[in-house]
Order: sequence, then C-alpha cells, then structure tokens
Amino acid sequence: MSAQNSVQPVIGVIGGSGLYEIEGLQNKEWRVCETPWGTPSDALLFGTLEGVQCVFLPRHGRGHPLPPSRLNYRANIDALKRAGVTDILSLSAVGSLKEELAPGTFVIVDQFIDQTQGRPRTFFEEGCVAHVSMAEPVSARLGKALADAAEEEGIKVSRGGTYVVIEGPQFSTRAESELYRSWNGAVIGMTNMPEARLAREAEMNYATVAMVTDYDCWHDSHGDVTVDMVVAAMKENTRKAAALVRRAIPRLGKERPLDKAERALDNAIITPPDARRPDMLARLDAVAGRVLGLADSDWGPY
Ligand SMILES: CSC[C@H]1O[C@H](OP(=O)(O)O)[C@H](O)[C@@H]1O
Ligand SMILES: Nc1ncnc2[nH]cnc12
Repeated sequence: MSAQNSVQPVIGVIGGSGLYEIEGLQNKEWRVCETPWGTPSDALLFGTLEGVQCVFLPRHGRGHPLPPSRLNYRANIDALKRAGVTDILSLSAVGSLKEELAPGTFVIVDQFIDQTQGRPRTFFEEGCVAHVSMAEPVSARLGKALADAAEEEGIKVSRGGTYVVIEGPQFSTRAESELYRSWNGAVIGMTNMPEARLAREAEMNYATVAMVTDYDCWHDSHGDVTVDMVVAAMKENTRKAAALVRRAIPRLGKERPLDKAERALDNAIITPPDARRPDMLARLDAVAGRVLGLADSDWGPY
C-alpha cells in the first residue's frame, strides 16, 4: 500500500450519556485543547488499547454539564481531527421507536433523520463553500466491526436502523413519537446530528452504537421516558459498551486503505481558490488541510 492511499488509524470514541471515561486505556493522559471553532466539551483523553492509538471525548463533558443544544459540535470534531483521529465511534443513549428494539439492544445505526434546529452544522461558511455527500452517513466498515464485536460479546444487536435526532432537551410529545415511528425511525436521540455531518466534512469515518434505554413515550405497556429510566439502563449498557469497544478497537487499528469518507472533500469545494477568504481558510487548517494544500502546516496532535 502506498503511503498516500493507506492510513494508520487513530480511533476516536465519543462517549454519550453515562460514558465519561473509557476503561482499559493505557498511557492515559487528559489534554486540554482549543480550536478555531471554540472549546470542545472537555479535555481529550489520549491513550492506547493493545497498541492502537485512541482519543476519547465525553460528549457532554465530565459531570454532564452540557445539554445537547449547547454542545460545540464543531470544536469537538475539529479537536478530534487535530488529534489525528481517522475513525469515530459514537456511543449514544437512545429511545426505541420499534417494539422489537427493547431496552438493552444495541442498534448499529446506518441512517439519520435530522430534526435539530439552529445548531451550527457546517465548517464551510461564507468565504469557502463546500457540499459533501451525506447519502451514506455511516461507515459500513466501522458499523460491521462494531456489530460483530457486539455479537461476540453476547449483546443483542440490530444491524442498521434510522436514528431520529431531535433538538431536545425535552423528550418528544406522543404525537411526535408516533410521527417518527411512521417515518420508520428505529431510535430517537438528541446528539448525533450535526456530529455526523461535521465528521463527514472533516473526512473522518463515523459510526454509532445506539444503546436503547427506553421506549420513548409511544408504548402502551412501558412508562414514558424519564432521566431515571435512561440512567438506570445506562448502568448495564455502559459495561457492555466498554466490552464492545475493547473488542472492536484492536481490529480497527490496523493499517488499511483510505475509505471514501476520507476523500469527501475531493470535488466538494465550490468557491474557487481566488475567491476564498483567508480568515476562513485559516480556520479550516485541520478539517480541510488535505485539499487546501495545508497538510504540511503546523497543525497536528496536541
Ligand atoms: C440523559 S437522556 C437524553 C440524552 O442522552 C442522549 O445523549 P447521548 O447521545 O450523548 O448519549 C440523548 O441524545 C440526550 O442528549
Ligand atoms: N426517548 C429518548 N428521546 C431522546 N433522547 C433519548 N436518549 C435516551 N432516550 C431518549
């Protein structure tokens, strides 16, 4: 494999509700970082797992001080990119929109319906406009590795399913929950968009393990979702997620050919070079350094 067409993966893990640290990491070090887009949710935890470089970020910060609408998704993704991450494993608590997806099931999501409002959702603003494909928002390779690892751990897993992303922080009304069910949504949560969009713009592979904690509010014989319900379910889900991640990461850490998502910006930027704003290009140094010819600049691991 030539150096240009292959990559030595660095695995990023974004931990959601109930997941504020990753177990089993060696050579651990929390490092505070800043980005041109602001401050990420927390410091990044660097470490290795069976020799594979990993970077962990607690999505809501340790102690869960940050609500879904106030997360700086751009800073989070930029920080992971700057840290050298190639593949993002997103771990999320979700409600179930289908009878067969009972609490405790892990859904390896393959599509999203984005119902969020007003969250900054792109790195490419005035001065450098880009349009990337979101047709396949999730890496099939990562998804398969996660699903295989889950099955080997004896976790009930569903391969594929659509995650409906609501703005929150309130849970849905019953009418909304029924609407999302009629759209064939599998699970519901508040965080994976614009996270997945931004990962694509930053040319990183992305996959989600959606851990079912409740039946939202549509099910006749299950109570309407509460935080207590989610926290109680996440106690057990956290143990299973840690085992899954420990099994999947060593397999994902081997040198491999570049994926399509890692070339997402080829042919995506429509603003010609002479019309691009220098201040915008400066902010894009990590995210788009490869296509902007900035890859040799001084950005890199913290
Ligand atoms: C505490 S329940 C609602 C909260 O949990 C999920 O977050 P995450 O995806 O980070 O696990 C959901 O999206 C809400 O943000
Ligand atoms: N029912 C639900 N709706 C939105 N986010 C959730 N996170 C966990 N359960 C959820």
